[in-house]
Amino acid sequence: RNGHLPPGPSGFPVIGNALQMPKKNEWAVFAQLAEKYGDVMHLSALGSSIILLTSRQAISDLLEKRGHIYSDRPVLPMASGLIGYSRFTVLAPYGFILKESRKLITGTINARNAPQLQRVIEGKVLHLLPRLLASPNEFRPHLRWLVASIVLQITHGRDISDSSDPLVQLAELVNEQFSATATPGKFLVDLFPFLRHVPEWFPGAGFKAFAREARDTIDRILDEPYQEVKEQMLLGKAIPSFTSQIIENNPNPKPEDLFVHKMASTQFYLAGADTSVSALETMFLILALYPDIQRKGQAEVDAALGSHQLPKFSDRDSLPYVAALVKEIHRWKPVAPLALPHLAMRDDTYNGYHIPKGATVIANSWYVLQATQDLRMLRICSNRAILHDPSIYPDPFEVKPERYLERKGEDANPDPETFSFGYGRRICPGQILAEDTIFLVTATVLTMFNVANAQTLDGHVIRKDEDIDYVGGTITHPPPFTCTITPRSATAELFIVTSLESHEQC
Ligand code: HEM
Repeated sequence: RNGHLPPGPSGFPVIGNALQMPKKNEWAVFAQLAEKYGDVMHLSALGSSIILLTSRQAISDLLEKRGHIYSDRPVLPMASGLIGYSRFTVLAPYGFILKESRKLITGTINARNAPQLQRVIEGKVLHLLPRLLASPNEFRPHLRWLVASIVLQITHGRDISDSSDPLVQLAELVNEQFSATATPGKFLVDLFPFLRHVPEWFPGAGFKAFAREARDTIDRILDEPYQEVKEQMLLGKAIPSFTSQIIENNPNPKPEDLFVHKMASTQFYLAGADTSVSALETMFLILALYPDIQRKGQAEVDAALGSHQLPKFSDRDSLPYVAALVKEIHRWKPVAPLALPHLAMRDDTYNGYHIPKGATVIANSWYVLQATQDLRMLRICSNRAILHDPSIYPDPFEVKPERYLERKGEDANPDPETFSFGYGRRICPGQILAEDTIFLVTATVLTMFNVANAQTLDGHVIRKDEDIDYVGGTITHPPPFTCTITPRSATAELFIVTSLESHEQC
């Protein structure tokens, strides 16, 4: 091989660094390690190499410029193998399923189709308003409903009245089972893959029963919604959708194509729902914690729209502050701080270091979004990096939409959406849909509501200067919190009620 492995903390024989892997705030712990070992770091776990990338340069050089090498996904014994999630785009190896499903998804989510998708978003956001008005404490379930109803309208032409819809329930079950498998250390078979050969009745082999149940759920989500659309089409009642379009274009697909068609149509929800909800929760948290930002956003929508109007996508150019706030949502608390792991498909050499074939390659997006290019400037105190580099994101722990409006120089405050949606050939194919949804919800909430008083469920008032530990593994969420959401005026309240009525009459 050419060169040495990149530097990294020394581990134990055989198990390597497996026991040193952080269980929470991995992105901050990895950033701390990078201060010592540099922006290309090596860890190992049970004989497998893990390469951690902690700078814009290294991420771009490897995951983007050398995408032909770094576009595979690691195989997780439980998730990919026993359950079969590797048949879904997100975990698919670099090959047929990945390419075909991405082609189908980006055939729908693209700039040309944006106006059509935006009409769906505008219609659904209108229905969010009375829900927030009637039961503001339920804002988190309302956000779940909103995202589900946008996505399933697009993919299956399905009008979701509430989250008890059987398809939403089924998709949520898939997501729940998937998250359980993504929890490090939850299943021993991930550490000792030979356990996959143990029979289900064997004591301690409960993971096998879990895998069987998860496989059944996958079979159901692949089949049931697809068949329903097909039946609706036969009855002439189908609402045009991603799935109906695929069926129309391919009435007699080959089995391998049929699988990809069914899978791609579920992938929007499975990859897009929890992620979009997380970003929207962060939006509410920011509005509650930063009244001055809320006021500036409200002043902008009021000036652009006048009273008695709801924002539309056609207003985007006149709402630069709101657009900048959306960027801060992605930067301040990225939904996927470590993106998703990529895998090196062959041996490579970078900056004199050897990167072995089969190494899992992790990009620390959190670090890039929070930090400076100069690793020596990173100081971590209790999981909180205190950084200061005026050329990148000054005051990185502060929410400051202005940073994008007052950009000085190419390198200052780069668009965080370049990092928060992942990299290279695995970059998120749902980005346009996600960004549009978050933009319109943010602008609409600013137009109609005041948000304040964020509290954890045990009544602790959240302050903007405290560490807010996000929860979850790959996809993170703010800790469950409440906030007050009240109409900005009696006129706004009346407007919400009447605008929905008049929309429904149209
Ligand atoms: C705020 C919302 C979202 C965020 C922050 C987000 C972020 C990400 C990230 C970081 C990745 C991993 C990229 C990589 O491996 O480098 C990803 C992958 C993916 N996302 Fe999103 N996403 C969001 C919404 C959506 C939506 C609405 C869809 C709907 C189609 C979607 C579909 C996917 C799919 C299918 C993949 C797997 C791509 C692959 O493995 O090639 N995402 N997303």
